[in-house]
Amino acid sequence: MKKETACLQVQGLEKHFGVGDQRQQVLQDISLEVHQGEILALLGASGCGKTTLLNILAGFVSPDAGSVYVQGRLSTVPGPHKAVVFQEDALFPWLSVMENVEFGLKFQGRTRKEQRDTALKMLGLVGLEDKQAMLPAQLSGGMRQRVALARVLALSPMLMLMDEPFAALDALTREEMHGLLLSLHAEFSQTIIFVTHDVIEAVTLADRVLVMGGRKVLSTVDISALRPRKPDTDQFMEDLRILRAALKQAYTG
Ligand SMILES: Nc1ncnc2c1ncn2[C@@H]1O[C@H](COP(=O)(O)OP(=O)(O)OP(=O)(O)O)[C@@H](O)[C@H]1O
Repeated sequence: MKKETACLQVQGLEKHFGVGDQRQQVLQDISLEVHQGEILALLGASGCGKTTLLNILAGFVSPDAGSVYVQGRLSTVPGPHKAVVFQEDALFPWLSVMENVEFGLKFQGRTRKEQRDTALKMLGLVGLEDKQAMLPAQLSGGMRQRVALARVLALSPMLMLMDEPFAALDALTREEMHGLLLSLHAEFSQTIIFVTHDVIEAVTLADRVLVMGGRKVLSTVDISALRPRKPDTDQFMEDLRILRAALKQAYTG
């Protein structure tokens, strides 16, 4: 079997917030390894530190102790190799769809033609070529999240960090976005780490789920259902059952 390369290695992360009596430990001794092309879900009760962990991986928040390595190199600040997709799309409202996708490419020093060609290709992949001249406010929530995906993918990041990326969408649009994300992943094989509260979303998308609770990673569940995954198959139901049991354990301690 081919040895998988680690895209991300995390060693001994610790994080506190607040001072004095208000000081609170949010993450304790978090270590993990994510392989190139792997899709990893972070699941756990509200307030257990998922977003804080994602923000540390992104370089938005500094840990009190521990290290993050991306492809073997210490990674402490944000950069184009690790892109972030938020729950709310965070597009620039005054720029057109096309300009939003081109935006990051300018800072990569790409020529005008390269910016336009790459943005057009990405908008085509997310099915929004015909909306390129529109402003974000003229799009639905699902469309805006597609633009956000196109904008991130245009930068060819090796690591995509997503904080409840589809939570604000209705159930049908969320399902469509799952299909879109998986087809983009089949094309680009990025490493993806996403936060979710939705066990079905975790089983649909992830290769592996980290169940967090009490500041720590409490358990890891490998999702074994074959892709493309169908919710009505025995293996999907079994993965769901195992994950729900691990989550229940995390809630009840
Ligand atoms: N900047 C901050 N300053 C102080 N406390 C913070 C800060 N960010 C997060 N916290 C606290 O850290 C804890 C973990 O928050 P975090 O947002 O990481 O949890 P979460 O698991 O992502 O929660 P949710 O599922 O509700 O989004 C919470 O108690 C939160 O109040």
